[in-house]
Amino acid sequence: METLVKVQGLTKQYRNGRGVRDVSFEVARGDIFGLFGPNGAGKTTLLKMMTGLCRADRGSAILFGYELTSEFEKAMAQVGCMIQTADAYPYLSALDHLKLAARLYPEQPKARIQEVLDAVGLGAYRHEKVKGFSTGMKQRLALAEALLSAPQLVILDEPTNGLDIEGVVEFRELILQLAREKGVTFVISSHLIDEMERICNRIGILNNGRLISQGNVDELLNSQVTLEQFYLSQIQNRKEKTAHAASVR
Ligand SMILES: Nc1ncnc2c1ncn2[C@@H]1O[C@H](COP(=O)(O)OP(=O)(O)OP(=O)(O)O)[C@@H](O)[C@H]1O
Repeated sequence: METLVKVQGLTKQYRNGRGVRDVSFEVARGDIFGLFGPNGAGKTTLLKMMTGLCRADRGSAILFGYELTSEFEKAMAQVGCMIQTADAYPYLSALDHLKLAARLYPEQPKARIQEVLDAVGLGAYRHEKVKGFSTGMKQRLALAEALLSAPQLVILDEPTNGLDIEGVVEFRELILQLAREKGVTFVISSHLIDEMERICNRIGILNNGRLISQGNVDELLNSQVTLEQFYLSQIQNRKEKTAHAASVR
């Protein structure tokens, strides 16, 4: 299977000492790769380093065979992302937002805008101003922007944040549909482990800035264990190892 993402030893330490340390993983074409971790685990920092939104202290991200920092445009040519989306312009309509964003992709046909609006379920609301949108509709608009360039790889940071149950279910269906019907590969971060279990085929677990476990969801679990139980057992293991290391020092 073709490797679309190769993250090697990515490290970023903020001045306060927190951040992400020595994270490595790979994502193959067709994967829905979930980066799971509690608040502050380092998910956003990692995704920002993978998309050039912040500079790594060490390590590299290779997308579609191109090293991100030295061949940025080639590496990002087929990537769409939604990372800590800034608030949309309240007085612009959904359509106008996408028209603005579409100026970055002159190679895309005009019809692409309506296509992505329909794909995210905003077709009927295209002329409405964003100030009247719910959180879920704003998330959908951000996803529509990420999809504008018809990317093969889509990177989403906490896409279901702030959504109600229906919104979460609809978003999940949308992602699964894009993966199934358009062959889109996803990297998705979330702190909602049940959601990750439902949607992802592969998962990496971040804790305190480190990737403590990764693999196929099916392989990480056996029939009795949920991903939540697996995560808690991993955390317990780490605590025991740390306590043991401290006691023999
Ligand atoms: N600009 C910054 N300056 C200093 N520390 C930061 C900065 N950004 C993030 N951090 C710290 O780095 C760690 C990782 O943060 P990050 O936002 O990447 O985590 P996260 O897993 O995305 O968290 P959340 O789920 O809460 O969004 C946290 O401890 C956070 O406080």
